[in-house]
Amino acid sequence: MHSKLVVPFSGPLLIPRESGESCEINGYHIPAKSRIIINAWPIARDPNYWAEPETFFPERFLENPVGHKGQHFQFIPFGAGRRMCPGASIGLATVELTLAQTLFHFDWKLPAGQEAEALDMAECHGSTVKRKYDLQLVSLPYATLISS
Ligand code: HEM
Repeated sequence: MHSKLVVPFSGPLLIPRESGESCEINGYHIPAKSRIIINAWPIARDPNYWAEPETFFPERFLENPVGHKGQHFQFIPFGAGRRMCPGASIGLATVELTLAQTLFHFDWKLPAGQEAEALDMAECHGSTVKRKYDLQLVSLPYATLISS
């Protein structure tokens, strides 16, 4: 069975803020009451904070005090401060449960002739970030594997 796996995507931009007072950032004067839009996507890929930021290496979060709860500004997938996502816990639980169930019940393989190393991992940017090219997979229910 061929399946299209819809990988969770995230919004790159946080909810707009208004600057309470004027300030200067990198030589740019920001007047008070400016509308500020934080782009969290490049912050999470800033090589000043992350080693090999484009590499899929989830182990980077092991033994790392940086978390997703808005306390570390180099990683703010749920934003930070008073406008931080109130659905973060249920959002994470939903993603984890779905992924765990999907992996528990199915064995996933690439269609014949495709190599994992050759997958194009390009992203598509808009109001959300997602894969540019859909991931086509062959799913084998474990029940079928056991009975065959
Ligand atoms: C993995 C899933 C989710 C991600 C990555 C996510 C991410 C975000 C981000 C980045 C913001 C902007 C925070 C800021 O500007 O500081 C936000 C706001 C918000 N999120 Fe989520 N979210 C997720 C799931 C959910 C769920 C499940 C709900 C509701 C059940 C939810 C409800 C909201 C609401 C109401 C806001 C606006 C908060 C405000 O304006 O004060 N989110 N979310």
